[in-house]
Amino acid sequence: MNVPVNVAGVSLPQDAHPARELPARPEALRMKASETALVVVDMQNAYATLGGYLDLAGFDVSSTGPVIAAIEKALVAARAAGIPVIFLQNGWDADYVEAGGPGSPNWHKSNALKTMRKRPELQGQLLAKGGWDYALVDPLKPQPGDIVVPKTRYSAFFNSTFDSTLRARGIRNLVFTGIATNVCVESTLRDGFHLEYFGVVLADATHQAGPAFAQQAALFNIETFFGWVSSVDDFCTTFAPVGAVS
Ligand SMILES: C/C(=C/NC(N)=O)C(=O)O
Repeated sequence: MNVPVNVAGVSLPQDAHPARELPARPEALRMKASETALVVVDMQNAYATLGGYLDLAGFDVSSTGPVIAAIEKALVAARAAGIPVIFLQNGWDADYVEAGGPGSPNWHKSNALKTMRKRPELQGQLLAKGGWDYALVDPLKPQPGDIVVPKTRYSAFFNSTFDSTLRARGIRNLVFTGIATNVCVESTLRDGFHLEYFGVVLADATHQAGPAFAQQAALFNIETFFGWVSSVDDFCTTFAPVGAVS
């Protein structure tokens, strides 16, 4: 990207980042750290912890532990490489105004809202801002310099600051981790594709909502039509400081 060196008398940092080649399917992708963000999608208790929304709605979250560990590893590598980290956080105000009423498809399709209608004792608990379910999981708390973008629908590009946050920083490449591969990760990556972002999923740092075939199908779709699929190890190696021994 061509960043102006001087705007209105203010010097802007010149891009000293060399392009790196990230091994990926269907082919390796050249990208610069300065044009790349690590996106952590909805790593909230709702999606990754027993007793959270997905678990209460009947989805299997028993194997999300390795995904959390993989994301922690990617975060260390991204921060060391100067790659901005963006946490997405999904949910609504405590009165669910942002969720939409019966006039919104979200009211009909959200399994969180449906679960609360079926079990009124849960009303106000699932994905409500300020609550435990909405909170990011403890091992993945944002650090100073990280960016948190709240969102109210599956795709982070709708009614949020996500796109302007990326454009203001000259970000062109989105490296995705998080839950769920087949819902919010894929929705956001697809919308990003249409907005000219290059989307890469680190497959071992993602988890599906639903059966294992949902993960495979999402990765197939992404690899074949919308983006690229890589791994945490390849991401860490690609962006390791030059000269570092892995
Ligand atoms: C099913 C679901 C997925 N969310 C996500 N973060 O992928 C939901 O929010 O209902």
